[in-house]
Amino acid sequence: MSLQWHEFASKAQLDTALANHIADRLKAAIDARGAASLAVSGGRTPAGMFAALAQAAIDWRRVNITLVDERWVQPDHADSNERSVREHLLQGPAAQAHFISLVNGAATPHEALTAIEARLAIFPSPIDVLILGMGDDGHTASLFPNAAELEAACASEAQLAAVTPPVAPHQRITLTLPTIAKAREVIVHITGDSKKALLQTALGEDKPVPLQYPIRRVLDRVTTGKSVFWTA
Ligand SMILES: O=C(O)[C@H](O)[C@@H](O)[C@H](O)[C@H](O)COP(=O)(O)O
Repeated sequence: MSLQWHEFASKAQLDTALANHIADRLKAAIDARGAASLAVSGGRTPAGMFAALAQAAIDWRRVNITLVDERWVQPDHADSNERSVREHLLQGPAAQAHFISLVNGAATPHEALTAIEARLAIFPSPIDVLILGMGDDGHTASLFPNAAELEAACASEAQLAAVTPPVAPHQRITLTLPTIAKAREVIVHITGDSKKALLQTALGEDKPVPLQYPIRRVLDRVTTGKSVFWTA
């Protein structure tokens, strides 16, 4: 299935439109299967969309939420993706959703993989809606270019992998590329002209460089619904 681009005149319009799209998909999943699953990314981009989505009038008690990836910090840390989800998404009506954390008290994500995989065993699969961000180096989730664990995380049939980014802070735990690619719908949520240009470069059909960009490797493997929601 081809990649659909959705462009918006402002961040507010993007956040509202993406929140409404996600809510519609979660409601459809609940209607069809009695439950829905959503995996979201961290970083700075999604906070406004989270706040809009949190107000959606759906049966949040039937919605399961987890993260696509997490920094290996405790949930009260300023860099925690879980903290951002709790502060912006698990509020209002969405506070009734079931959130599965990707962190525990282990010293490293490598040590925690088995325990966190066990938590995800109850998470409805395939994931109904999976939201990806993208970094300025073309990373997505915690699939970072030149990370020692990148190839393993792109090939592993396990749900999770531990990654130490070459330059970004914190060790990471991340959904593996095959797990991401199995989602019923993958949405890339990015803003800014530079990220649009980078994504277009990464998706360039005839360039030898695309495979340097994990975002390209992920989108090449997604055979279900895939789209980009973007504003300048
Ligand atoms: O833990 C993370 O950092 C994210 O999951 C990561 O993949 C993020 O989506 C990109 O780095 C974009 O981050 P910004 O939205 O802050 O640009």
